[in-house]
Amino acid sequence: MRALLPAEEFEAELRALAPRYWHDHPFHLRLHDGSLSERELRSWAANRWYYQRCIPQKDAAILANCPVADVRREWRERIVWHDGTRAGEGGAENWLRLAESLGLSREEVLDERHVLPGTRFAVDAYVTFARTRPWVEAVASGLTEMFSHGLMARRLSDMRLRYPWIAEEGFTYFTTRLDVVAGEGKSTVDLVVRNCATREQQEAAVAALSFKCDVLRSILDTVDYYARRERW
Ligand SMILES: O=C(O)c1cc(C(=O)O)c2c(n1)C(=O)C(=O)c1cc(C(=O)O)[nH]c1-2
Repeated sequence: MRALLPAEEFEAELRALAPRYWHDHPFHLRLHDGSLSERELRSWAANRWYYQRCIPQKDAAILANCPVADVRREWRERIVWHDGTRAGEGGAENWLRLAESLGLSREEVLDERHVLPGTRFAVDAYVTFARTRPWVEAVASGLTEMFSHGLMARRLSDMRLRYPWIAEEGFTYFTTRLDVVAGEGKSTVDLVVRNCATREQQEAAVAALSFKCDVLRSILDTVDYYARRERW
């Protein structure tokens, strides 16, 4: 049996996946430089909605598979953040407000008519991963949050600058999310490091994060492909 990697080396392997993140996807670069059309922005928001609305189900799958009460106590906060404590509050609601400020009606976002097959395929794979893999791997797959703070901060400032017609209220999702990821996933990294007891588990955690990078890139691949073909 191969030896367990020391914590710092394991963490370094996870962080080494940063170049696979979706920060430099061509669609994101166009989002940042202001060259997306209103229609492309709407397609992005409607497709991301499917990701946003499935995340609480992904987190509920992690809860269902995790036998450790301390972990569940911490993890359930994620579901509360997205769903809120009552209708009309929470991250999902704020995403809908972003979509509305881009010119989409709530109805056409909620009925998912704009969700592309590739988006559905990628996001469903993420939820299935969390349902079927050991909970530590599923937690590790969410570690893309380590890489998200800088991207989100840049997105917020570039969108305000390049698309000045978007009402400030539309950005509440990002302003509130930035606080959540301010710690750049440190506590989640620590949770994964503490709970991987073998080298095989460590490797599976790295593979899980790699898989998640593929999920995110696949969403943008499909949005970008159809946007360029002007299908919608
Ligand atoms: O806007 C982004 O670039 C971005 C990226 C990610 C991510 O890296 O997975 C998440 C989010 N946003 C996000 O808003 C969010 O709620 C979220 C939850 C998760 C997850 O895997 O549990 N990732 C992300």
